[in-house]
Amino acid sequence: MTAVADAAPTPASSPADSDLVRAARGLPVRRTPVWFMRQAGRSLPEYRALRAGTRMLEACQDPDLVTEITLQPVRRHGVDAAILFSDIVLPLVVAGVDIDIKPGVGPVIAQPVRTVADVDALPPLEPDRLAFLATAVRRLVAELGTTPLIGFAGAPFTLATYLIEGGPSKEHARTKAFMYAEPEAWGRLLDRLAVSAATFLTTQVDAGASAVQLFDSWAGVLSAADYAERVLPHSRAVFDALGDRDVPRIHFGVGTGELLPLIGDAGADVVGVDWRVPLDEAARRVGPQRSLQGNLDPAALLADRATVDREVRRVVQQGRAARGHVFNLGHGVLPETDPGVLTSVVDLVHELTTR
Ligand SMILES: Cc1c2[nH]c(c1CCC(=O)O)Cc1[nH]c(c(CCC(=O)O)c1C)Cc1[nH]c(c(CCC(=O)O)c1C)Cc1[nH]c(c(C)c1CCC(=O)O)C2
Repeated sequence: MTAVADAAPTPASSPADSDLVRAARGLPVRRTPVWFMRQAGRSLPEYRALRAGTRMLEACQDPDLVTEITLQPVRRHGVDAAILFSDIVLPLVVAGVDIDIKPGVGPVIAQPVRTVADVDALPPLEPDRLAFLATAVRRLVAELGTTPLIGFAGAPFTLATYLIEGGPSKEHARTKAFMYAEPEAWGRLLDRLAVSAATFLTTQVDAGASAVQLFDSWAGVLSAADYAERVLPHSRAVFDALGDRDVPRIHFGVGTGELLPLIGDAGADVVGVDWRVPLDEAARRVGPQRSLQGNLDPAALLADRATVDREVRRVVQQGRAARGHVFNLGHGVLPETDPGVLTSVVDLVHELTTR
C-alpha cells in the first residue's frame, strides 16, 4: 500500500509525471488514470462528421485530421491519455503493401502472403516516409500539454494474421498452418514485421509520445508454448528496439488469460487484460513487477447505468490488487456505445479513486 510520504505531487508538471505514466511505472497516483481503446472513432458523431468523405487510411496520413481526431475524445471525455489516431496496418501501407480498411470489416489485403516467396517480396518500411507521423505527433504533444500521448504499433503476430489471412478472420488457421509448416519463413516474416513496427513506434516516441502500446490483439489464439517459442521473441524485439527511450510499455491482446505472464515477459511495464480474467487474478498471473490495464467488458457499456456503475466499481476494486492500474476496457469501444456513458465512466473512476 502507498505510504503517505509517497503521496503524488499535484498537479502533473509534465506528461512524464501524469497519472498514466505513474501508474504504468507502479508509482503513487493522484487518481486512477482512465482511457479507452478505440476512444477515437466511430462512437463519436464529431468523428463521423470529420471523417466523412475521407478514406480511413488517407485520414491516418493527414496530420491535421490525425491531430483533431486524436484530441476529440480527450476534450469530450476528459480521459487521462490520448491515443494516436492511426492503425496497426499503417506501416505496411506506407511501405507499399496494397491494403484497404473496409468500413465495418477491417483491413483487407489485395495479395495475401501465402508462400515463402511472398514473405521475401514484402517491401521494407523506409523511416523517411513517416514524416507525416512525426509532424502529427509533434503537433499533438504541443496541444496536449500535460496529458500524455500513447503511441502504438501492431505486434508482429497480429500483423501476420492480416497479411496471411488476407483480412479479418476468427480462427487464423492459415496463419497457424504457415507458422507450423514454414518455421523459417515464419521467423523471417515476424522479424520484418518487428522491424517496421519498431520504426513506427520509435518515430512516435522520438516525436514526443509519452508511452507506447503494442497491440497483439489476436495472440490469444496460440498455446503458451507456441506463443513463447514462435511469437514472443519477435514482440520482445520491438520493445528492445526502443532502447533507452524512457517511456512505459503497454502490451495487450484479447483472450490471453493463459499467456498473461508471457505477455509481460516480452518486455511490458503494463499488461493489458481483457474482461475474461478478473484483475486480481491477472495480478497473480502477471506478478508484482508489472502494472495492469483493463478490463471492463465493452458490451457492459450497452447496459443500463446501474449495471455500468456496478461493473466500473468491480473493476476499480479488483484493480487495487495490481502494482498499478490503468483503467480501460477489455477491448475497443463498440461503435454503438453512447459517448455520454464513456464520459460518466471517466468521472466515476476518478471519483472512486481520488486520493
Ligand atoms: C486489430 C486492430 C486494427 N487496428 C487496431 C487494432 C488493434 C486494436 C484492437 O484489437 O482493436 C488499432 C487501432 N485502430 C484505430 C486506433 C486508433 C486509436 C484508438 O484506439 O482510438 C487503434 C489503436 C483506429 C481505427 N481503425 C479502424 C477504425 C474504423 C474506421 C472507420 O471509421 O471506418 C478506426 C477508428 C478500422 C479497423 N482497423 C482494424 C480493425 C479490426 C478495424 C475495424 C473495422 C471496423 O469495424 O470498421 C485493425
